[in-house]
Amino acid sequence: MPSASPSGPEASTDVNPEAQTPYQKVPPKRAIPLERCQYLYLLPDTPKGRGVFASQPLKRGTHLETSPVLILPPSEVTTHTSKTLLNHYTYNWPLQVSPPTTTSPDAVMSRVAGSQVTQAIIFGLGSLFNHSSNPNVVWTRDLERECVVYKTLRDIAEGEELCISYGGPGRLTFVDVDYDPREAEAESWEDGLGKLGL
Ligand SMILES: C[S@@+](CC[C@H](N)C(=O)[O-])C[C@H]1O[C@@H](n2cnc3c(N)ncnc32)[C@H](O)[C@@H]1O
Repeated sequence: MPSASPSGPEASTDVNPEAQTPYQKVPPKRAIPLERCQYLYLLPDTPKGRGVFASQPLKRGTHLETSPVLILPPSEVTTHTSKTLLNHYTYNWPLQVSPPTTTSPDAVMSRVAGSQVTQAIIFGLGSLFNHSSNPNVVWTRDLERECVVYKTLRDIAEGEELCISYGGPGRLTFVDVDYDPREAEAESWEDGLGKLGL
């Protein structure tokens, strides 16, 4: 009886190496490496809900994750996602508008729209990093490749929770369980990779 499993012996004889697409042989130049640190684990029941932790010490600048994003049209944010739980998971994302080719009033409006912000859904681990006013992970938007990159901001101890900054206290939609006003520099750690040389 033929095996129903694609990994069964019958299935493997069907694989013709010559029939592989170029994508299966060598990643094309435009391929985005999906870095994901294997020394991470998820806890389901922290005071912040689920959280991401280090299972071994990590060096400053460790590339933890590259999360692809889904950029939402502003109209969908207004009419749909802003009214759902998903709103607690999306990131601000600058709207990319083509540069104007004329100086007509419409073109001026395009330039204004270019500085507007919409929301993006972050796929992968990125959506599970909790907030801290003293974050140990820095994140940055890769606007061109539509990803968010996460790196450690300092050396991390085994068992430490990995947290990013969602912004200052005024931007939070929940009560920060470990808010410490002495450490509240949160705003400055958003998109700080270049600044930190990471
Ligand atoms: C992007 S999610 C992070 C993952 C979330 N803990 C989960 O279980 O899905 C953001 C939500 O996590 C919780 N959260 C994150 N950081 C927190 C903090 N410092 N204090 C309290 N709750 C926090 C809040 O409920 C917030 O809306």
